[in-house]
Amino acid sequence: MTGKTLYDKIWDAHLVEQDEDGTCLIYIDRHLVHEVTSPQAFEGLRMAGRQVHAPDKTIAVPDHNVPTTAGREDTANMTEESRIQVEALDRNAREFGINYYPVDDIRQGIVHIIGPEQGWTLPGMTIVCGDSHTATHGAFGALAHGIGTSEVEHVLATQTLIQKKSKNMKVEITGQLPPGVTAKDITLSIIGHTGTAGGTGYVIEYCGEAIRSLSMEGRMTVCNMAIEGGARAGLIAPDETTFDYIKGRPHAPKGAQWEAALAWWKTLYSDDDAHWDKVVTIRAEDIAPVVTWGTSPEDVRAITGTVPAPEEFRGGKAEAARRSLDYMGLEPGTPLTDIKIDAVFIGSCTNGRIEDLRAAAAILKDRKLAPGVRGMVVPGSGLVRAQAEEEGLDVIFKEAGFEWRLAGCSMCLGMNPDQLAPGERCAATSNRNFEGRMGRGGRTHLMSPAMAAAAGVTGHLTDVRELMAETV
Ligand SMILES: CC(C)[C@H](C(=O)O)[C@@H](O)C(=O)O
Ligand code: SF4
Repeated sequence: MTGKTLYDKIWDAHLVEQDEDGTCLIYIDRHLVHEVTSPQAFEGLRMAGRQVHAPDKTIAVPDHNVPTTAGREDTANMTEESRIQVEALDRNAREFGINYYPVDDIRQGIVHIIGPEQGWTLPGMTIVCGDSHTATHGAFGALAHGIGTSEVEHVLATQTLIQKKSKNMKVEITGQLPPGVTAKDITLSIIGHTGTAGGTGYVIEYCGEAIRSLSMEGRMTVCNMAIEGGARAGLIAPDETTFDYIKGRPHAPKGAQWEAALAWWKTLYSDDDAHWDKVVTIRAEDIAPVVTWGTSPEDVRAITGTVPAPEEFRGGKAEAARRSLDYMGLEPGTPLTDIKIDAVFIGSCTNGRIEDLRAAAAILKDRKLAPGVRGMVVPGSGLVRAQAEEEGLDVIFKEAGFEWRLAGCSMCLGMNPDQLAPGERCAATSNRNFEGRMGRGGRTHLMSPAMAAAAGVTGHLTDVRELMAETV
């Protein structure tokens, strides 16, 4: 018998029932809920006269629609659509008795940031949320993925989910990252390499020395974008880094329960003789600081490169590149570092954690935003914000000319007042550069927090290594 992958192990531990055609029922350990994809699900329960099956395993927070400025507790300041969603979540959370972090709670933040922060996210769990970036939680060795609103209702009602098993894919990053290269560069480079469909049908396990060397924050950044590579979920086997991060968090196990959990968590790795349906290997030394030039997360290039020409691509991709370049207002052959920016956005569930803010602040210390460039730093949670203030990072950002905001999804997705104006070009630490995502006509270049900070200082896309050299 061949061994099992980490994915196989978690799957088997949660399998309730399996049909002959491979349709399975799996048990769900944690259900995260936000205001956008849950109102109809709760309404469905209400109409059927049902309760939430496991309110203690259900965690709700408003994040997408909430403004990131003071006074946001007053929903009268929101657009009609946002107000309806935020008020519905508030009512549903209280009525159904689930765990809830309202907007005036310091623990409020982006759902994928507060799950790990509060210790809800633990190794070996199955975690779902009506949100594609649920993959983030895979950084803890949890099987975590997005679900649709009808599935949200199913999980609320039964704490189970109907699923078919995915295939196993291994993405190994060997060796050590060069200076100036971060987790964001890893995850963007993987998508640049495999394409947005490369992971379709698979659960990816990220492994190798470069992944092992990452902090939990970095691992979350990597797993966050598994979905952008087409995968069902991304996973990293838990280790001492994981256990250290979890220990003492509000909802982490304690005492004897901690010991028992730890014993199980230590079995959560892929066996040496496990079967992989697909393997991708990338050398960390070959990864450079990267940026995206187009409107798909696979449009990735090293910052030392140039804007590509559509002719470099084959088939439908050439046409897609032409359209991308047109939308982005870019000419083939332009050095990427010649691209001028208007705005910088530091935040999102990809890069809104304390380490991300530290990395950006390290570049911004004693420097200022280039004239005419606006910048916004949006911590991923109220607690990240408080920690950053304790470390004085807010002062660095403000002195550099950035706005220091309250926690939420903010500009990552234009569902709240934080948006780009038409034609405005932004260096962003988020995960999607789709047309109009940050505001109609807005142009997004994805990159790491350090790279976004560097672009803010010079006013154009910049190789952060040049500013790092100046600092030392
Ligand atoms: C609004 C929500 C359903 C959506 C998602 O599923 O990812 C959002 O979080 C996003 O990042 O586009
Ligand atoms: S920060 Fe962006 S990617 Fe993450 S959940 Fe919010 S909208 Fe989605």
